[in-house]
Amino acid sequence: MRLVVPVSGSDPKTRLSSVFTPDERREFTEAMLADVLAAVGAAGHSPEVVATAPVACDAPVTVDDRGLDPLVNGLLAETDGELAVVMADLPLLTPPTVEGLFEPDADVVLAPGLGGGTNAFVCRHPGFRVDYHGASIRDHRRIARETGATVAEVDSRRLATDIDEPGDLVEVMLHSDGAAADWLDDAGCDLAVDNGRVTVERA
Ligand SMILES: Nc1nc2c(ncn2[C@@H]2O[C@H](COP(=O)(O)OP(=O)(O)OP(=O)(O)O)[C@@H](O)[C@H]2O)c(=O)[nH]1
Ligand SMILES: C[C@H](OP(=O)(O)O)C(=O)O
Repeated sequence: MRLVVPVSGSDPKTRLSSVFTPDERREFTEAMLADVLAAVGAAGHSPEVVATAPVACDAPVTVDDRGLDPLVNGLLAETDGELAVVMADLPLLTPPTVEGLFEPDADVVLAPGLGGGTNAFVCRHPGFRVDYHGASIRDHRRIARETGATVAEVDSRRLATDIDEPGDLVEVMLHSDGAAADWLDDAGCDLAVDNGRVTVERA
């Protein structure tokens, strides 16, 4: 079984530009990646990182500047047997959450992200291909069914919580104590309540 974590290394997390500088977005990306690799490793897997630019992490890194679709479709085409792809922006992951991704006995196991994305998948069928962005979970269900694959979905809040926008930072501070949470703490971020809603404010 092969498990790949794709990472946008050069200008990541642009949707966090209103709160973090470009260097901070790279640092925060590496912190989230560390949390993902720790969970995946503790679940017994040996992850490979494929990044658009060099990233510092505790796993082998291949630099590959292809966009997400050509990259992952290339991996699907070249990998014999099972391939798992787990995104790098899932700092709430825990080892049992990762194990849950491998439990369903289906050709394609999809982990939906909040807002319509696909945060992880396991593929055990030679015909499956990806089409990320937009409501990709819907596209991936359709593509998997069209190839004749059996499909299962993982119902996990931790797998579903990808950190894309400033409002998502609350989830890291509330539900994680890993590298990303530490990084936010060091950056002066703190929880606040605004109009009854929990938010993250920066000192
Ligand atoms: N290797 C590789 N990884 C990518 C690429 N685009 C996105 N990723 C990774 O795929 C996952 C989901 O992508 P996004 O949520 O769009 O992350 P992002 O591109 O850093 O963020 P935005 O700039 O805000 O869209 C994250 O782990 C990214 O690091 C790419 O072109 N190549
Ligand atoms: C790559 C993309 O990520 P999102 O923009 O949903 O975070 C997707 O999962 O289709």
